[in-house]
Amino acid sequence: MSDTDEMTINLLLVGRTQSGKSASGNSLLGSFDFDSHLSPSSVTTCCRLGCSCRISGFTRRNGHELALRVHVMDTPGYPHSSLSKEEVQQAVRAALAQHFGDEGLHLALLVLRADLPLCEEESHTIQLVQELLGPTWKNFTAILFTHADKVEEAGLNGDKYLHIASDTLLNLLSSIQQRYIFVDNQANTLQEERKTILRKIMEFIRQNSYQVLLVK
Ligand SMILES: Nc1nc2c(ncn2[C@@H]2O[C@H](COP(=O)(O)OP(=O)(O)OP(=O)(O)O)[C@@H](O)[C@H]2O)c(=O)[nH]1
Repeated sequence: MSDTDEMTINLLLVGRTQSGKSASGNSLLGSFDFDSHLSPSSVTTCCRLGCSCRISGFTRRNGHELALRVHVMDTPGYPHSSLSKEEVQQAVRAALAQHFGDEGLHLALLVLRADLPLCEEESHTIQLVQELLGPTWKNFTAILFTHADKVEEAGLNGDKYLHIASDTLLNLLSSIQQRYIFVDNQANTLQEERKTILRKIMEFIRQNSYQVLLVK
């Protein structure tokens, strides 16, 4: 956080291939910076940083109104269709050091498809997050459930969805203090919806006392 009337938050997207990381990045930034499309193999092969415009009057701190700037790092999925775990890990570490090395990371968003059950693949992704972020990973991780439109089509809302969720998912949510957000990246995301998602993210960051993680 700087002394100016602006705050920048640094976010990292991680998730298995085709979970909707790039689409979520675009929703968060209100742009089409990241290449996002359906594919039988991994689309994203290297890390990319996207930066939002200044969002005025977004939040307040110490009685002052602050504008917000969002930095989002998109990453290759893991498990990936052509990169090994070491290659993905190395690429993400290097990108974190390059782009968030001085300011640190506010929050990693573990991107999970809400329309699919958790399986072996996600356990590998979670392992990767733990290894990347280190022992305090639980304080710096939130889940971004994509495909919220499919959940709605199935007649469920967030509460009903979690009521029938697996113990594995409930335990994961409990370990990260119930930090989760449902997003529908297919919707022509209205500015207001985008702000609702960003407000939730800001709340998670505030609850963590605006701490940042310096990834070595
Ligand atoms: N219905 C629906 N489709 C989505 C949503 N989010 C992403 N998708 C679709 O899922 C597919 C994969 O999305 P991407 O954003 O490319 O996913 P990714 O995780 O970046 O993919 P890789 O780079 O291959 O790892 C695309 O066809 C998206 O349009 C969502 O919330 N709802």
